[in-house]
Amino acid sequence: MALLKMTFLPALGLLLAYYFYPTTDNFRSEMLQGKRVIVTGASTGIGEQIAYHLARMGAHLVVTARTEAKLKKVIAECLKLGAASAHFISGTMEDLVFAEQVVIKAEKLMGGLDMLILNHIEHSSLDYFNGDIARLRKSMDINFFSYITMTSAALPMLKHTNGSIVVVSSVAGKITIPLLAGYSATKFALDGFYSSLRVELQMMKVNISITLCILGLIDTDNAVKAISEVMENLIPAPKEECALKIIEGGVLRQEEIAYPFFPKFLLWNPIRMIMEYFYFLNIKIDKFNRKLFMKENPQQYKRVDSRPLLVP
Ligand SMILES: NC(=O)C1=CN([C@@H]2O[C@H](COP(=O)(O)OP(=O)(O)OC[C@H]3O[C@@H](n4cnc5c(N)ncnc54)[C@H](OP(=O)(O)O)[C@@H]3O)[C@@H](O)[C@H]2O)C=CC1
Ligand SMILES: CC(C)CCC[C@@H](C)[C@H]1CC[C@H]2[C@@H]3C(=O)C=C4C[C@@H](O)CC[C@]4(C)[C@H]3CC[C@]12C
Repeated sequence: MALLKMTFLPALGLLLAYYFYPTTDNFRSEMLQGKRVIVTGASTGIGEQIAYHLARMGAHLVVTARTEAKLKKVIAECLKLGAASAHFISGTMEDLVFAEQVVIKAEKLMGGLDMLILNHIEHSSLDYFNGDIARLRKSMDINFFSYITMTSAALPMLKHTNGSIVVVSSVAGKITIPLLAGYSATKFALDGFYSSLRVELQMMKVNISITLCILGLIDTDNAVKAISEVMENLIPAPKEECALKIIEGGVLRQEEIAYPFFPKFLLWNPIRMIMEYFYFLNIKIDKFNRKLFMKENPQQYKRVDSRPLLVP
């Protein structure tokens, strides 16, 4: 027992202190000066606040969402706040061709890309799953496949700049939340994809960071309206601070961030960490990479428009 007290408890204390110690002290807003950033879902809510923070920090911005009138107001405000440049591209992320076009147009507008902030979601309300598969597919297109499409289109540029991808997710992408089955599925899918892609990039020695943001309830109009009839006693956290934490996480290249405080506990899943580590140990990276180089069919590793993707 005494041994336990002398070794295990201090070790646990140190581990927890390391895990929960705020690292945002290193963040300086100049880090964003002149950086080229795409923000999706920026016409309102958290995305709009992300755009305003980035504007104050002097970044170049391309913002996107469906509602042109709102986006025009957002970029006007961004220019007032000090953005190096600000453009909007309006359209729906249900259309994956549009999703890819946003990245291609942003490249033309800004001449490259340092950070891709994926934040948009289909408007969702709390309800029982009613068997509507077409609706679920639509949610998957907007909340998941458009993210992957934009990521895939942006990878060559981000590789060039050692850039960052920031994926806005939710507590509902880490724990099950009844009445939100479809939404929750799209957010779990993001964790599965981006947490795997992060390791693949490391294996290929590609220096692109991926930050997954686990958010609890935030005081955006749509969120507050959606939960008003179903949940009580939940105090939403402010979207302005939330937006800043998301940017800080991306700039500091953290793998996961949580906001407000309570979802932090969801980031600590030792069994998952240990199992992922052991799986990783079993991959023969050098052998696999050599095989990749010698593949008879290099087409497989190229994008649709045949620009090389990630072959090191
Ligand atoms: N607020 C909260 O409590 C929580 C939010 N989150 C996450 O934070 C992120 C932002 O949430 P929040 O700010 O509340 O969301 P909002 O509903 O306030 O904003 C959603 C944004 O996405 C855009 N959008 C909606 N549909 C489409 C579409 N089909 N194509 C392109 N853009 C679209 C909207 O603009 P427009 O209608 O003009 O297209 C808007 O700009 C999301 O990823 C969400 O999952 C996570 C946990 C909690
Ligand atoms: C331990 C528990 C107290 C945690 C409960 C957390 C619950 C209440 C939090 C965690 C994630 C939150 C949802 C979310 O991620 C995004 C949206 C989309 C928005 O348009 C409408 C609101 C909605 C559904 C949020 C509703 C509230 C949720 C379920």
